[in-house]
Amino acid sequence: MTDGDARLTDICSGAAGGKMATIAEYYAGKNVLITGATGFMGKVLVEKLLRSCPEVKALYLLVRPKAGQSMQQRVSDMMTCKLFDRVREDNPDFHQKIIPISSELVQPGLAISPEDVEKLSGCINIVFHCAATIRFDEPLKHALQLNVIATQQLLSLAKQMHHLEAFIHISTAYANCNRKYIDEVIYPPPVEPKKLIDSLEWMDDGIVRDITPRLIGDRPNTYTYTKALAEFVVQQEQDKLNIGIIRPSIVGASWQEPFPGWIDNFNGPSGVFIAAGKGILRTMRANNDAVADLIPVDVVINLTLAAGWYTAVHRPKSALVYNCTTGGINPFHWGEIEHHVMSSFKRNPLEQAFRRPNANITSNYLINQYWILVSHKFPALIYDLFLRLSGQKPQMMRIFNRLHKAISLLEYFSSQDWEWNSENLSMLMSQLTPEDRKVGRPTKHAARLGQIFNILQLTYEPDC
Ligand SMILES: CCCCCCCCCCCCCCCCCCCC(=O)SCCNC(=O)CCNC(=O)[C@H](O)C(C)(C)COP(=O)(O)OP(=O)(O)OC[C@H]1O[C@@H](n2cnc3c(N)ncnc32)[C@H](O)[C@@H]1OP(=O)(O)O
Ligand SMILES: NC(=O)C1=CN([C@@H]2O[C@H](COP(=O)(O)OP(=O)(O)OC[C@H]3O[C@@H](n4cnc5c(N)ncnc54)[C@H](OP(=O)(O)O)[C@@H]3O)[C@@H](O)[C@H]2O)C=CC1
Repeated sequence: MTDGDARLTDICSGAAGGKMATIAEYYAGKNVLITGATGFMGKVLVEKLLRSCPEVKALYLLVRPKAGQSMQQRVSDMMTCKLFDRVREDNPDFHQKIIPISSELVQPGLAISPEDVEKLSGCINIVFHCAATIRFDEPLKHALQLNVIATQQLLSLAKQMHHLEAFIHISTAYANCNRKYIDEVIYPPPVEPKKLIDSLEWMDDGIVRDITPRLIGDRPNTYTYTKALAEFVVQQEQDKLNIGIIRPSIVGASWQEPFPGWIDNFNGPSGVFIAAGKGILRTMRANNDAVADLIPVDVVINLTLAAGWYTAVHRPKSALVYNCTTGGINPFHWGEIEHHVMSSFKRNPLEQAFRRPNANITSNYLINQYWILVSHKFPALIYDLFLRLSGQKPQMMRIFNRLHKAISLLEYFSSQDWEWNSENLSMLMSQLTPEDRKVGRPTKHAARLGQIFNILQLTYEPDC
């Protein structure tokens, strides 16, 4: 085990005794409700609770049927994936603690049956709300429905829970990316959510699409806009519920737990790294000197569990926001990332690469356009011509068009940087024992190498 792993693992396992045992002790005997448990962060949360807080009573997961699979089948399949190997080893019967509840979050009442509502109202102690649409190109109506209205409905359900001790909402550090300095406060929303919900209700999709740019204003997409609105609706309930809001920055593969390099998606930088490693991506707009605020999923989940414990035990008077970011503590820059990623791929090439990896970032729009033409579009054209001539279906231009679409949505985040205050996070850390704090914060070297190492050692489980 490395330094970083020791921190919350030990707290949760009670290894260090005294104050440190409180998190695992706190979760012992508790019933936890989780939304988004089939997603990237949700799965890691479920795994960590089962492994490090083995006395937890039960995890109730709000899951919908999908792609012809029932919710039970989806949860059973999820538990067979490699992510759960350590839990399975420790307790082969761990699945008994998992109780799937059928729920479609965009339906009235979250489509939870009256029997299930009654059951949840009577037994849940902590709610972790992870579900969201994280797509940057999501139509506003759907993003509003899932990220805002479903959050409101979940809060209504939470208010009916007789034994609820904490409601933890997962937001994003970029909810307020229209600001350069982001404090651990909930900023006034760009619009009163209720007014927006009422207005969009009668508009057809075409009208909503047309007015979306005006509505989202200086935010880059419907995702960050609706996440900001969601924070506001959560805050409105702070007099009635104990609330914690976690704002992670760019969440990447696991650093240590349950093993390094676990990921189930190619969102954000992971997709960019792989595209560069395969020799497909050769140029992208990014600022060499801007901070790349990456954070491994296991670190986020450890902090989320600690925040759940703190919220329930200390019952802060108002909702506490935790900016879960790394730039202020341990800045890593896109230029450095480019250097490490490219030298790693040169030393350890990926299989079946399109060509030798050689990607560069530039903050200059025209230079980027030039390289797109020369090193993306022209080779794609030649390759597709070759495929055509040899009787095969052309595909390279299609791949590049998709890549360009994805990249164009990401460049906003790689071309500038932000400063986040993380005092509440530090305060949370200060509640841990000095030994844990000393060994717990990832050293600069370890965190950087961890990120790079993980790129090369990814365990990608897309269907888990
Ligand atoms: C030059 C080398 C060194 C590079 C150094 C510099 C790197 C700079 C990277 C900058 C990245 C900055 C990212 C910042 C993000 C911060 C946002 C805040 C964080 C959050 O709060 S939430 C999480 C953020 N959400 C996302 O990341 C989702 C973004 N993705 C989308 O919205 C959609 O996937 C997208 C891009 C609109 C594409 O949609 P669509 O065409 O419908 O396709 P799919 O989603 O089905 O995916 C198709 C295909 O593409 C792959 N994919 C997805 N994302 C990427 C990506 N980022 N790069 C490359 N490829 C990507 C996906 O896996 C699918 O592959 P298949 O093989 O399954 O078809
Ligand atoms: N990933 C990142 O880099 C970051 C994520 N976050 C936040 O963390 C949280 C989790 O993100 P992440 O795990 O990456 O996202 P994923 O896209 O991996 O997971 C989303 C989850 O939400 C569920 N969900 C979506 N729509 C519905 C619906 N209609 N009914 C029921 N469940 C639904 C999905 O279920 P299903 O499997 O059925 O689709 C899935 O479990 C989000 O709130 C996000 O904003 C914040 C910062 C960074």
